[in-house]
Amino acid sequence: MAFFQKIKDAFARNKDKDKYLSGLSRSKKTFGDRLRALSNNFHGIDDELLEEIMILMLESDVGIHTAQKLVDQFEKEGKNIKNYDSMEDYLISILYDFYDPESDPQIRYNEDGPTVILMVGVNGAGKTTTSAKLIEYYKEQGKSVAVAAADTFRAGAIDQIATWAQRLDVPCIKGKQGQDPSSVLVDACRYAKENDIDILIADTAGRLQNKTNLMKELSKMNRVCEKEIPGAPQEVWLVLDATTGQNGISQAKEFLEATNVTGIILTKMDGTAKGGVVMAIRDLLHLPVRFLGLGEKPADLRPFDLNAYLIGITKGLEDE
Ligand SMILES: Nc1nc2c(ncn2[C@@H]2O[C@H](COP(=O)(O)OP(=O)(O)OP(=O)(O)O)[C@@H](O)[C@H]2O)c(=O)[nH]1
Repeated sequence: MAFFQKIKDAFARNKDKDKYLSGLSRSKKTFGDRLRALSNNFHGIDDELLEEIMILMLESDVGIHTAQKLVDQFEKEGKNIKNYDSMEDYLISILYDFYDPESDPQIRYNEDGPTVILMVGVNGAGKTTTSAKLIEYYKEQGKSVAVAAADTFRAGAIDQIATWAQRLDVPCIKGKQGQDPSSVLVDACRYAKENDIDILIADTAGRLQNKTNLMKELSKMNRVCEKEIPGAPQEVWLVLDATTGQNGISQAKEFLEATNVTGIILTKMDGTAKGGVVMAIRDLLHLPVRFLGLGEKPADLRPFDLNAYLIGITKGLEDE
């Protein structure tokens, strides 16, 4: 069976089909539609085609380093491919194998108490909105959720997350602007233990200007969480704005130096043609993409599904 058919069958079971496809439509225009245009003049995998594919990847923000690896792989095994459809199918399989979803660890949930998820990322990446989306996501799953307003640095951040918490009807543990965020976290962890909270989402400050301070602050947050709840934070998710493409990768590297990030959430995927950044994240950061932000509303977050993503950026489900 053709590779695309396989991932399409897997995708058919995804209840978020429409959301994924519409959210990735810009990325599809840059990558999939332009790839398809190559079918008009296809005569095998030659230098001209390799160059076109390289350009497509660069324009989708795969990044030069990762794009080169993918094109090399594609060239190595694809010599005997003589028709366009097989070439397209083969390229999608290369992207799939490169991401290799089976190698992702499962999200760590605490079996014996609250699971603490620390949200990190620069200001404006969509951290607060994503925290709200996660509240909605876990509530939908029947979990009890609370949020810690641990961004005590940015004016307005506490109110912003508190407003979301109120709207989504979950408790928000907050301090005052300028307060040590770790003390807010301690209060939030205690609250979570005492009130049988399943998921505690901690919205932290997004400072990058001073890496030493960031490191200190994040390691303190990690320490106090662990002291209150063994193994916490179970997850540290770095929120990256997909529209920033390769710049997001440099930002991410700084956060990775400062703390033990366990996964990436890519926001604003609906607003960008730079969907290829997923491949760069995998290649350069070696981290799982956990969720995609596909809109501004609390319901617009989806767990990352490689099949859905590849279909979304390449062919969509045109024949349906
Ligand atoms: N289209 C779209 N917009 C998004 C998405 N995620 C966030 N946004 C928007 O991006 C803007 C910034 O989001 P915030 O959540 O305020 O950013 P932030 O990272 O929390 O900022 P700080 O609190 O300063 O760290 C807001 O206008 C959000 O509505 C998304 O997935 N899609």
